[in-house]
Amino acid sequence: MALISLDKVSKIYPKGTRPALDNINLDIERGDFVFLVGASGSGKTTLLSLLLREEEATSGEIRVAGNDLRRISNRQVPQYRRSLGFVFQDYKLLNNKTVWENVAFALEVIGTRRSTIKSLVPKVLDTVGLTGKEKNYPHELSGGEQQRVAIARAYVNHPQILLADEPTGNLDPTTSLGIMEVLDSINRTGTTVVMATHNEEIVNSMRKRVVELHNGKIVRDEAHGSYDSALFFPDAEVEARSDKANHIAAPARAAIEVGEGQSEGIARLANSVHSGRTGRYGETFAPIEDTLTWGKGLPLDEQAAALEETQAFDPLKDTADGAVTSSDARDDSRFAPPRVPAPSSPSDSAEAAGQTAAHAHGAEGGSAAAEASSLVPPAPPAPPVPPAQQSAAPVPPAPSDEHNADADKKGE
Ligand SMILES: Nc1ncnc2c1ncn2[C@@H]1O[C@H](COP(=O)(O)OP(=O)(O)OP(=O)(O)O)[C@@H](O)[C@H]1O
Repeated sequence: MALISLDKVSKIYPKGTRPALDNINLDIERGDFVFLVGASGSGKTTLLSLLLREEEATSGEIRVAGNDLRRISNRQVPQYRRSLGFVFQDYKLLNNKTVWENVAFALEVIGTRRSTIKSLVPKVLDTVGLTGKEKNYPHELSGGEQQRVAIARAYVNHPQILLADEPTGNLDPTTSLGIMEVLDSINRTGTTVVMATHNEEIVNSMRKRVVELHNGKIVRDEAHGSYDSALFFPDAEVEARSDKANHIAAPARAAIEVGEGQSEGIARLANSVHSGRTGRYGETFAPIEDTLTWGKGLPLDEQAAALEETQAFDPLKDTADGAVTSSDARDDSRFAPPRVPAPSSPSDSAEAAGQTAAHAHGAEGGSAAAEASSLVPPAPPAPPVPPAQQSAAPVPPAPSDEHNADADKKGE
């Protein structure tokens, strides 16, 4: 059975003039990487909101990791969300907390022990390339770095599913490439990634599954798809962009025809960014010399070496204050982070552009409590079973030694 399945799902908002989603059928398998594309208003965010159980379907059935979302009570929602991570366009970081505290907070709210937190946080920060930035506050980070914190927070407990709504929406092409490297490497640990995006260049380079929405309906579902925003919406502006989009997509199409491995998508995206074929943003940003450090892709041997390193990791020796218990050591052994290249200082200047946009987009403000309520409490660490062997389990009970908030398990 698919990890995520939607069967004849419709969503009509109270004030909606037409269904935001209209009789959708969609299956997403464990380990998939799916781009949701489509014009503004086509229903991408609504679909993600349904999967998050932020909104409920008006009709139809949605199953996620064995859970029938119609049967999940409001009280059970926080626990359901522990098997999910989510990342937004505007990061939603807690601005009065450091990088370390932002990630740790995601674990604190689900009652994870301090010693486990102390061990997990440095590993996930390493995974997203933020080692050394632990004590920085969000305003002391570039836009790309802020998004890395958000991804670290979403991923710190190795969720089965990562949902991302325009995670590169505020970022320049070079910085977006770094974010895609992180998401791609997370996907290759077995985490299913569903990402809504308008970014044709990313979709056309990565050659992942593409599900295109138009007026709430799925109009296309391709295993190795591309995206041309002009296709369904020919107006003057998108028609003008259309040639450019085709120009970007052509090399990617040619490449996929000869058959390529999973990490080739990142290499193509890097190539596209560094060759200047960076879509409508291309001309604005850093010269190739300044961005070359991003162009290395993510070689599999590097990945394998990182995993070996993780397996050799001894949590009893390797914490700030050394206070890790043997049960923590068990928990930590389940976390096998992928390794991605850290942002280099030359590209920081490019990321700074993203930072400005992020602040303008409302990354600041709001109480910690309000922001916390939108924070995903990550799932307890999953055992490192290969994706094909993992079984879809209904909302798992929180381990009694790890979690102290049981209220949401007690039903209605
Ligand atoms: N809370 C709401 N109440 C009423 N209508 C809504 C609400 N949220 C979304 N809609 C409508 O539902 C439709 C789908 O919106 P949705 O935000 O899912 O689109 P989208 O593809 O994510 O767009 P974008 O790319 O701009 O984020 C739109 O017509 C939108 O106006």
